[in-house]
Amino acid sequence: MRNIPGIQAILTDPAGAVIGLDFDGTLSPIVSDPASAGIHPEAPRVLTTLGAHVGAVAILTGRPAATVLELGPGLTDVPGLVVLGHYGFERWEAGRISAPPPPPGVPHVKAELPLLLDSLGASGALIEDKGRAVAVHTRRAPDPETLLAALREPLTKLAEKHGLVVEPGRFVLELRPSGMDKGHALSLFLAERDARSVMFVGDDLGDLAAFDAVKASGLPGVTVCSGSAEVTALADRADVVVDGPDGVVALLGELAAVVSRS
Ligand SMILES: O=P(O)(O)OC[C@H]1O[C@H](O[C@H]2O[C@H](CO)[C@@H](O)[C@H](O)[C@H]2O)[C@H](O)[C@@H](O)[C@@H]1O
Repeated sequence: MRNIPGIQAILTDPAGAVIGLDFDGTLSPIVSDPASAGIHPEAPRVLTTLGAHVGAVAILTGRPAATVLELGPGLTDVPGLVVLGHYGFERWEAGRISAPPPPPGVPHVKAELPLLLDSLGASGALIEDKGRAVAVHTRRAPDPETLLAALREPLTKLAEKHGLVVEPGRFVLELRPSGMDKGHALSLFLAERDARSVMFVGDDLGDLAAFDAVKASGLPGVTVCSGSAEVTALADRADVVVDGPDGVVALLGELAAVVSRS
């Protein structure tokens, strides 16, 4: 196992470790159509081994929990897996989903969005209806960065009008309810599990809050960035940077091999 600061606590006491993982860009390679994403083929096997030996494996994602399970066949076999969807508003565990009532602003945003995008000439934008939130993607537009920048202000106004906030990500602006983020979700989960160590792996801006939560927990821990050319903010803050989902799965595989021998 490579020598990473903070990992020793996980290796010597795996039963006390929480392994937190983002989904898109971390366990699932980035593709241009969100509906066509899929988990890295080796990830379910590696996570199944890890799940049998660590305190908990949790996926913290901006996706609905059910979508992650659809895009990640085999995940339901991971022992004790918890999926915290919608940035932690939603929880899947042992086949059951729990969530608060849907935010009232979302249906209004869904209704107004097509006309707004039309009026802005944003025909290259893709609307992703996530049930409790709506994401607007620009990855498939001819100039994704320019369109993303042009949409930020009007989408922020639309979100505010309906009591929502804008969550920026990799060529995406998501209109979602406030009051939860991956940092808060991870902190609650660490407390619930009496964690004695923690690893969090992410790739995008929404994962920065989870990095902060690792540091704020005071636990021995490791923050891992699934590196990409698209987002650099995480790499600057991570204890270790690996090469995208291939690198994540390789690192988790090393960890799984060591803890399964102990
Ligand atoms: O918290 P995550 O699990 O990382 O989810 C964040 C968003 O991921 C998805 O969008 C991203 O991945 C797409 C598929 O590879 C890609 O096309 C898009 O450009 C990325 O932003 C997902 O569609 C969003 O709903 C999630 O919030």
